[in-house]
Amino acid sequence: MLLAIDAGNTNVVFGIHNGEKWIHEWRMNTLPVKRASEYEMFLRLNFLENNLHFDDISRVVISSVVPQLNSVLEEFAAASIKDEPVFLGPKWYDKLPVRTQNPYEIGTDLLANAVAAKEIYGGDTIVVDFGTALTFTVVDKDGLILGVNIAPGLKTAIKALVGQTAQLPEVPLELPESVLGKNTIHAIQNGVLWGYISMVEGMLDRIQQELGREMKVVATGGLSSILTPLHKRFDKVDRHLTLDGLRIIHQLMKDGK
Ligand SMILES: Nc1ncnc2c1ncn2[C@@H]1O[C@H](COP(=O)(O)OP(=O)(O)O)[C@@H](O)[C@H]1O
Ligand SMILES: CC(C)(COP(=O)(O)O)[C@@H](O)C(=O)NCCC(=O)O
Ligand SMILES: [K+]
Repeated sequence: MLLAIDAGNTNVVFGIHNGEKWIHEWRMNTLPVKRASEYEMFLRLNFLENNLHFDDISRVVISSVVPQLNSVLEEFAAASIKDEPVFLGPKWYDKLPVRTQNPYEIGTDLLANAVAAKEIYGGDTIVVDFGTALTFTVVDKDGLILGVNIAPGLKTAIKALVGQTAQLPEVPLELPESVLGKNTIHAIQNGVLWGYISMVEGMLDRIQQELGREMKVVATGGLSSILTPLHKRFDKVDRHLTLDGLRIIHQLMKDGK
């Protein structure tokens, strides 16, 4: 079985793949930064509950976009799992089925998204990842990453708004019926949620206009299901896209391709 770890700015996701499908997905808050033993404890408990053993894990792949976690995750993997992990970083990039113009900048989660977009969806795809950041990763049919866009994620935008104002409250991520806000909560929900719907629609149009062709659109990330009016613009909402990218990368690395 494969353990894939996707460390994002909000969640560290642990996925277990049995060769056919993802059989478990567990999330732990990224912050406060944990010790290696806390990751081990967390996984041990989840393994125990599901009748799994660390010995069942024969392969490990890790992506982290939070540098403070890197050494801790490495330490955890070395102590708990037999296999030498593939820790995604520039040294692996020339073996990947995607090419990036800026290997030392692009987040490894975006790279994993691009690999999954190329290998699962055949490229010519825009991946929209609704995480801490809202990102658009554009990959063509040959695996060239044509560009990336990064905006504040939905919750990040609301937090910034609430944090910088005296009177605005945190609001649930629910879309009001009318786009005309009649109270403060609806006003914020409309401004952020309908605003983000328009941003995503506009970005998708603009990207495709500049490319002069239609692209497939695949959504992923923790908040990919919130903006339901966007779903008609998505060919797929694929919650496992980043994990699948990591799984494919591990397979390619170990096959020596
Ligand atoms: N399974 C889930 N259901 C609902 N919301 C989720 C789920 N997973 C994550 N979220 C929310 O989505 C947001 C982004 O999460 P995630 O995509 O894991 O971010 P990151 O990759 O930046 O760590 C978080 O604020 C989190 O609260
Ligand atoms: C853009 C990101 C913050 C997204 O992180 P996430 O929302 O998944 O936590 C991350 O991929 C990152 O830090 N990237 C480095 C800059 C770049 O991708 O160009
Ligand atoms: K992510």
